Amino acid sequence: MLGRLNHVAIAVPDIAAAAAVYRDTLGAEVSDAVPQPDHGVTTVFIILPNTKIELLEPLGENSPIAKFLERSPDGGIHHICYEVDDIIAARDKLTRDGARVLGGGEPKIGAHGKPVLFLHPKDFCGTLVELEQA
Ligand SMILES: CC[C@H](C(=O)O)C(=O)SCCNC(=O)CCNC(=O)[C@H](O)C(C)(C)COP(=O)(O)OP(=O)(O)OC[C@H]1O[C@@H](n2cnc3c(N)ncnc32)[C@H](O)[C@@H]1OP(=O)(O)O
Ligand SMILES: [Co+2]
Repeated sequence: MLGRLNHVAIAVPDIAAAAAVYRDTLGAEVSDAVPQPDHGVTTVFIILPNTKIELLEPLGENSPIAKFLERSPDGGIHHICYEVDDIIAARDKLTRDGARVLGGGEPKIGAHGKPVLFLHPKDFCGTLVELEQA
């Protein structure tokens, strides 16, 4: 089922400061900040030779990452995103296997314009997993 590692996401309290650390201190290629109101975050992508880092800052009142940052005020690794060939088939298999698919189970369009789903961290080794249609 799992394809490439699409990105590793880091939740941060200040996305401009985090982007500057990656750009200026680590010398990385950093995208502009993009508000994603449908997901309650603002994103910045750091392009690496073999994958991407996604910086996330809360956006709006009900951001799904707000409580995460209350627990970890400096920020921290938030989720990992794997690509799958068929996100509906993957969802249906995972549901059959008893995994919890978040957000009601219907994919949303993610930061790359592709359908994405999230799987509950308690079912996957304490790690929030995002699936993105390849
Ligand atoms: C623009 C889209 C972009 C893309 O790549 O395309 C994105 O990635 S958008 C990213 C932001 N969106 C999401 O994260 C959506 C899915 N996430 C959620 O629905 C919530 O974050 C949820 C339900 C995973 C956790 O929400 P919350 O922290 O408010 O709930 P709880 O406090 O009840 O947490 C339950 C339980 O899970 C533990 N937890 C929470 N977040 C994480 C995490 N990131 N990694 C690991 N574990 C996590 C939390 O500590 C609780 O554990 P407990 O032992 O019960 O205390
Ligand atoms: Co993501």
